Amino acid sequence: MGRRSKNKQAAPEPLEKKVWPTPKKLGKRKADSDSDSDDKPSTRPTKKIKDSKPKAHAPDSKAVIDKAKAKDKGKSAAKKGKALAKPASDNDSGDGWEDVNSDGDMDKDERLAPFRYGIDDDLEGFTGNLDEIMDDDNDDDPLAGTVQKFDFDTDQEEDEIQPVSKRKKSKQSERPLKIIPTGSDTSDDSDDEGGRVTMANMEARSRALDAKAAAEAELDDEEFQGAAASDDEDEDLNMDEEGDGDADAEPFHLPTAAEREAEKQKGGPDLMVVQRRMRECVRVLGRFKRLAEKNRSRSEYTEQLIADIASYYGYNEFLAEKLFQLFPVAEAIEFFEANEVPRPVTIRTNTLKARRRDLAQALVNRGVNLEPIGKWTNVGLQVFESSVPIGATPEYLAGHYMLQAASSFLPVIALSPQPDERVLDMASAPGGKTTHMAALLQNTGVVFANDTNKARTKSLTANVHRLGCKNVVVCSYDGREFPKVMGGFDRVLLDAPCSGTGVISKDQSVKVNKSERDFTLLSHLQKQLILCAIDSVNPDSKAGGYIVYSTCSVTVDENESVVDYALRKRPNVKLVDTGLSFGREGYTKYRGKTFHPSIGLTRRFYPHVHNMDGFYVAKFKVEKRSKATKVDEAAVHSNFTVPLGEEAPAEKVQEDVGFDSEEDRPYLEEAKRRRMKSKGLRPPPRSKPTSTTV
Ligand SMILES: C[S@@+](CC[C@H](N)C(=O)[O-])C[C@H]1O[C@@H](n2cnc3c(N)ncnc32)[C@H](O)[C@@H]1O
Repeated sequence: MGRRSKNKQAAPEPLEKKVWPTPKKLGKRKADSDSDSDDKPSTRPTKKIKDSKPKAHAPDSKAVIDKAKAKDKGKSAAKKGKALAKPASDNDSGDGWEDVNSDGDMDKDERLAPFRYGIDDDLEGFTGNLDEIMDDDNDDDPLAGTVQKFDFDTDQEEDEIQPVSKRKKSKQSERPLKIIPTGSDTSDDSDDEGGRVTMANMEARSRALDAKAAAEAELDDEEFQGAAASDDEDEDLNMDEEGDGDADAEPFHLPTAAEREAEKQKGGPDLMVVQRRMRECVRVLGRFKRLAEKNRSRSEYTEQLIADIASYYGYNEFLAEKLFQLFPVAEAIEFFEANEVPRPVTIRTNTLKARRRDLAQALVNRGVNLEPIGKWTNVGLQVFESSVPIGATPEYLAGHYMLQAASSFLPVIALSPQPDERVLDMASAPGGKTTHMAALLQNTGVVFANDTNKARTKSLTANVHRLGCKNVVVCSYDGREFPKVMGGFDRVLLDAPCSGTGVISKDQSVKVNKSERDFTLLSHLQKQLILCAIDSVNPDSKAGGYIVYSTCSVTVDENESVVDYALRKRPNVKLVDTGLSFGREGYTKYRGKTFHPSIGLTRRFYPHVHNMDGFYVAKFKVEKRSKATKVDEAAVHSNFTVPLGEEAPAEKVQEDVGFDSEEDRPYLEEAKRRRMKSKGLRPPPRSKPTSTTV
């Protein structure tokens, strides 16, 4: 028995509704995240349908389903008020099916809550270092070879990406979760899940949070514009009277610089001190005028809070600050908390080989506890518990499904490839989205699945074969060369290499291994790739002419900045609606930058809001190019932004996006240096820096 199987999968654990514990309460809690929660769901074994034999592809799913139905007390189905079984001809209408519910007597919260093993064997988020991005020789083929890679016991890819020993242990792991009150706690519970984020309530809940976040973002932006002036303002909408603190506690004193230094000398603060200080800083920042100490500024509280977040959750301070800035104060804590919780395990039905209901039934018969993900996908299943390794079932081996994070469905849904089209997946390994697109094309047309990393194309090829995709051509070019290789695609997906700040729960190493320089380099690479993606599209395509740009990152540098840059550099593209029914609007203003107003059409997804990996999706329509005129370089390179309400500069010339330009030289040199260093070679000295546009 392998490492993970020994730890029997625990009951799904929801993103719990958080409380304001008093210091007393906190003191009583055990320093064990598993023992802190009163409202944690109980562990219950999955009920199996014993009297139906396991089948790879159940021929008479209706009969089996009826048996399941009889066993099922039907609690959750009754709640939903829908028929338990649909006609076989109804191939997953997308409304979720309720016919394969093997644990009807299990509380819905339990079943809908996230799975403990947040494993995505198709880890598409490239969260390694930049050397790997650039290095074709890097032999890290995590999925190649045996199917054991998908076994929870032997998941090499996960181990490679997330070496436990290398992870910086966050203080979070030593203490109970959820000590900070957050926006969601005080938000209206319009869903029926008591405030918990589940796959099922996520859409409704996120809409409510979105409205609130928009209001808060407005205030946040104002704060940035006039931080000093706003010191007296009470800004955080989430803080109410109840949150005014612990009557029986010592008044909170924000440490001075000298006190902080002394604390550092002593080896850092005590865990309880950090917990309380974070809570107090959030509280004070929420009601600054009333609660702040005299002569202390908002930025002092913020600085202390960021330092404490970094040490408490185990981030480097640079990244802690970068992520903190994305949200209003209380919501930022929610985000950091959510990164400590695994996301649900989800699978995508491969419609080339199976129907969702049949697949679900077959897996239920094997002891898998699952349910449709949500209305927005008719191929996704969320796995709550399993007595078998999900990555090694006969159905898996037969290619009936892909282990894939729910967020990874989104860019493909947005791109919406149509039968007979010619599609390019520019950065495709290990092929989660390629195989999804191949299925949407119903094995017609062609998908060119490209990835610069040859080693990773092995796992891509293996997945393409396993899933029975007959319309895929695998190739390995640097995406920035692609327009020179071939063009004329109806649709292009650029699921770009990124920092992985959306998948921290899966890869904790991101917390410490990303520096400012990494974001600069990544953003630059992404900008080059997006232009090449645009240039690979056939603007005359009948139904197509679309590009989807996506990342599993939440930073603005890698998302809105890249999209804004593309809009400026390619006036023949415009953003269109992603067609996704949920997700927060992309930023049109962020920390003093103003992006093109249409960037509001792009979508952001967050772990704490949508209970899925952090993700970003933008969809472009490519029009025909107009006649070349001179490029307004100054405008393009100022800060890649356009003042609100103004159009992007009338830039008509398609700039050469080759990556050997003067602009790119320092980045390429740096990447080469790092690569040589990692191979134990002596890198050449750095050449003098030239001006940068990033
Ligand atoms: C986010 S992952 C792609 C995941 C994939 N779309 C999926 O769904 O399975 C990013 C990929 O970009 C590849 N990559 C990095 N730099 C690239 C480049 N310049 N051109 C093409 N691919 C690149 C990496 O090797 C990595 O496999």
